[in-house]
Amino acid sequence: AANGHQVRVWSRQGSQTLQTVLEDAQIILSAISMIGVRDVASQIQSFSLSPETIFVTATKGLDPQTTCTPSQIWQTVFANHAVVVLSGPNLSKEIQLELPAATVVASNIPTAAEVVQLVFSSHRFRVYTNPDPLGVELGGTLKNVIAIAAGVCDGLHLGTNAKAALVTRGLTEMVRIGNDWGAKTETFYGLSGLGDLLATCNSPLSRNYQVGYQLAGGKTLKETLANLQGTAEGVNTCQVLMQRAKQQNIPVPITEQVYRLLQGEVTPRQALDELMLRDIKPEYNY
Ligand SMILES: NC(=O)C1=CN([C@@H]2O[C@H](COP(=O)(O)OP(=O)(O)OC[C@H]3O[C@@H](n4cnc5c(N)ncnc54)[C@H](OP(=O)(O)O)[C@@H]3O)[C@@H](O)[C@H]2O)C=CC1
Ligand SMILES: O=C(CO)COP(=O)(O)O
Repeated sequence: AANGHQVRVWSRQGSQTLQTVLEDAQIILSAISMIGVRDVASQIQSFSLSPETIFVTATKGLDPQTTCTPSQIWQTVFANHAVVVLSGPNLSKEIQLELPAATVVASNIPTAAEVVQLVFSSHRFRVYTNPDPLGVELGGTLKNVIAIAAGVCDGLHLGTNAKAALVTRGLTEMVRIGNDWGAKTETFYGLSGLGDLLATCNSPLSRNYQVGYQLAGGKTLKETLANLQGTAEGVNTCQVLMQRAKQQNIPVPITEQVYRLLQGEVTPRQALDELMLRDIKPEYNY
């Protein structure tokens, strides 16, 4: 809107129908939480859209049934449309305050990513393009699980060394999973990977971080989620990730401990001990 574009917003709480809001839209940006993506995509499927309409997805989650990413869902439903992933260290409360931020837009159709870059770039929002949509999307999604662990780390007052170790090894885990999925390693070292990891692992504005922090303070998951403003996608992502890591035989020790903590199988302290007492090994298997 700040760039002079006409912007219409839809939510199921609003009075306008989805079809009215999307009429003649050149770009459709979805920031629906993961749980609603498939439903909303299939509603839109029955509307007549221009073949030029570009879909942009900002959702950071994984489909529990299929393990698909949100952009894979949009692309399956709208096979002939360009789909662009928008992801980065973009805590919405800060963006609302017009604090400076950067993000990444990625698509298999580079010209579509460039259109979206132009439309969303402003003096307060710096938008980079990237040719690896899967890596960009997985960066934003996988970091949510590590952000839960970072919240636990801070909630237990484990110190700066512990946090640095956790985030760094968390990134290694994200790269491992991402590579197996087909994403590029370097994408995870960019804004949508390391960038978003740093933002969410260090900010109480992150709902995923809040989940970990409150669990460390002795709250149950149920209590934590009941008090949370908005969605903590990492809770569901963690389950999907564990499933996939087991299937593919990928070692994900931090994700595994977050999973066990969310299931109530371990306390935060037990999860910490499990991580610290693992077999010693080289940092990388070159
Ligand atoms: N908040 C942030 O800083 C950022 C969030 N994201 C990602 O964006 C997504 C949304 O986050 P956020 O806005 O914070 O989450 P919220 O929980 O605040 O909002 C989620 C939105 O999704 C809507 N929704 C959920 N299910 C459905 C459905 N079946 N049909 C229609 N609408 C539905 C909700 O509608 P209703 O209000 O009617 O329930 C609500 O408007 C998440 O994947 C998140 O990871 C990405 C970057 C930054
Ligand atoms: O992804 C985010 C910022 O980039 C928002 O993080 P949370 O979903 O944990 O609040």
